[in-house]
Parts: sequence; C-alpha cells; structure tokens
Amino acid sequence: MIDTSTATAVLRGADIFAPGILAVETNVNVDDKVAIMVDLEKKCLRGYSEKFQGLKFHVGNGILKKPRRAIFSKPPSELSGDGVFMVEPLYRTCGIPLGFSHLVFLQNITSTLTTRLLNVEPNNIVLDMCASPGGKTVHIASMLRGTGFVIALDKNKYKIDRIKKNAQLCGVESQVRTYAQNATKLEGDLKPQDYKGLPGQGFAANVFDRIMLDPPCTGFGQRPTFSTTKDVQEVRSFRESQPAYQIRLMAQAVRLLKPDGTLVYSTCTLNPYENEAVVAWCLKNYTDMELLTPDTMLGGPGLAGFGLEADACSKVQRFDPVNNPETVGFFIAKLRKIA
Ligand SMILES: C[S@@+](CC[C@H](N)C(=O)[O-])C[C@H]1O[C@@H](n2cnc3c(N)ncnc32)[C@H](O)[C@@H]1O
Repeated sequence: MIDTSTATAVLRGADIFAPGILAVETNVNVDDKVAIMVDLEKKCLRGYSEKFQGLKFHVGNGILKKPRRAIFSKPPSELSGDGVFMVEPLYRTCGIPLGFSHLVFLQNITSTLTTRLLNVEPNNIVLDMCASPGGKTVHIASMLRGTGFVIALDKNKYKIDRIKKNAQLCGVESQVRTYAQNATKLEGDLKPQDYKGLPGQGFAANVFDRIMLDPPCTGFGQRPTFSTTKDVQEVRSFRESQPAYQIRLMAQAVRLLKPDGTLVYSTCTLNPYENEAVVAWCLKNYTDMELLTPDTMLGGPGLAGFGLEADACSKVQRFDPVNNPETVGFFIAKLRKIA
C-alpha cells in the first residue's frame, strides 16, 4: 500500500521511494513482484502487515527493493532510497534518464505552449509574476538566447531556491533574477534593471516587454492525481465569487506591461471564474488591453456565460479532459496592451 501523493507520482512515471510505502504483507521479500495499491481513504496505518481491506486502487506492479523491516523500522523522515521499482505501471510515462536532466525539462504541453505564446524576443525584459518552481521561467530564459533577462517572483521565500536550482540545471541562471516578493504589491518607481527586491521597492508602470501571469489557482485541471488539499468551502468560494486574488495580480500585470507588450495569463484549473471571468474583468476595466488570437491554437474555445463575447471565447484556449482525455485541464489567454 502506498499513500496518495506517492501514487500520483507513480502515475506520472516515478518509482516508489521508501517513505511513501504504508504497508507490506509479511510474506513478501526483496526482489518479489508486488501489486501496488493506493490507500484512497488515508486509513491504512503505517507498518500494517495484513492485506488491507479499505478502499484502494491498483496503480501497477513493481519489484520490492527494500526489506519490510528496513522500511518500517524508522520514521519516514529518516528513510531514503527506492522501495519499489515499477515494472508494470498503469501508465507509461517517459522519464528523463540520469545525465540528461540539464538538457531536458519535462513539462506538460500546455505549459510549454503558454510560454511560447509570449513570443519572447532577444533583449526582452520579462516578468514572471508567480514563478516557482520555475518551469516557465527557464523556458523564457532559454528563449532570450543570452540577451535580456527575466525577473522571476514568488511570494514564498522557500520556493525561490527551486527557481534558482532549475535555472542552474538548465544553464540559464545568468538570464534569471529571482526575488521573494508578493506580486500583488509591486507599485513603485524602479526600472527592472535597478530592482533589487528590497523591502518597499516596486516597479514603475509600463516597464516590461513580456509578462507571464500563472497565478495560484484551484488546480482542478491537474491530473493524474489522487488527492486534493481543497476543502468544500474553498471550492465553493471559487465557484460563487470572482476570485479577487487573481484579479489583483492581473491589475498589477496590466500596469507593468509596456504598450505593445504581451501578457499571457494561464491557470491549471477548469473553473471559469478563475479563467474566462478574469480575462473578461481585464477587458472591461482596461480599454487599452486586447485579446489576441494565439499563433498556435491547441485548446478549445472559452466557456460562454462568464463575461466573454463569442469572438473573445474563440481567442482563449480551454483544455478540458472531458473532451480530450489526452490533456490536463488548463486555460490560456494572450493579451496585448494597445500602444
Ligand atoms: C501555479 S504556481 C506557478 C508555476 C510556475 N509558473 C511554473 O511554471 O513553474 C503559482 C505560484 O504562485 C506563487 N504565489 C502565490 N501568491 C503569490 C503572490 N501574491 N505573488 C507571487 N507569487 C505568488 C505560489 O507560491 C506558487 O509557487
């Protein structure tokens, strides 16, 4: 038995690290082939030795690589290493072979499309407002081809290291400037070149050529997954009201974008209040912002009934697993500030 977050990793191509293992039957030995089940209700106690009878789901078969004793003699925080090598996972996802990770950065196709739609050009000064872990930041930086730079912000200080690490891994760290900063509070008078991320510092208006806004969202498009941390109340709050948080970030993005600059807004949720409604809010409140028809159109049209006219719905891209089982749920809009 494994926990839900480990099972999600398995569905995405991972082997099983020992800390994610909840239970192993006593008659199983190292190198035995084992059926891997996920504990869907979080009821299986760690170290359980019988066949678990609770609600479970089979995510594939693997080969046990650590003795049962070694897995359960320590708390998970003191364990490391592979517990099971997956040999027959439910889904086959390609991994990156060791030694190639500096050349390849795995992302969903929707995420790579989002960054491509920015049409980054050499010497551009780009803002990635909600950047960690930095998937889009490193893609943007690579498109700068050694010129210009991208300022990557994340509100959470501890997440900044992940952006730095990924930028180093991909060899683009000289193009990336990272700051722990709340992107809803960026008012100031600095040019991006002079910004140091000090308390009270902010940017003047109209200073970025390109802006990526990939805000926190309900994440209802993320799949495969077995778990969500959202409770019913939180889900309801997103359904019933305009998500003020994304709108505050959007207002900053509009202020900071240069005339003729491009802003790409994306989320990994299906909730129209965080997608179409945010774009509609932007178009209604800023007459100098326009929706562009993306150069590459892979998604379906936006949903009607959330503030976008039919023409605008045809310009945004909605990726919906209900219509296409090959996709995650995602939303992308490309906007321009009219010069
Ligand atoms: C959807 S994730 C971004 C993923 C990232 N763009 C990528 O492609 O790797 C949203 C991020 O926004 C950050 N965040 C949340 N509120 C923020 C704020 N007010 N300012 C800046 N970052 C924020 C979260 O910490 C989280 O890392």
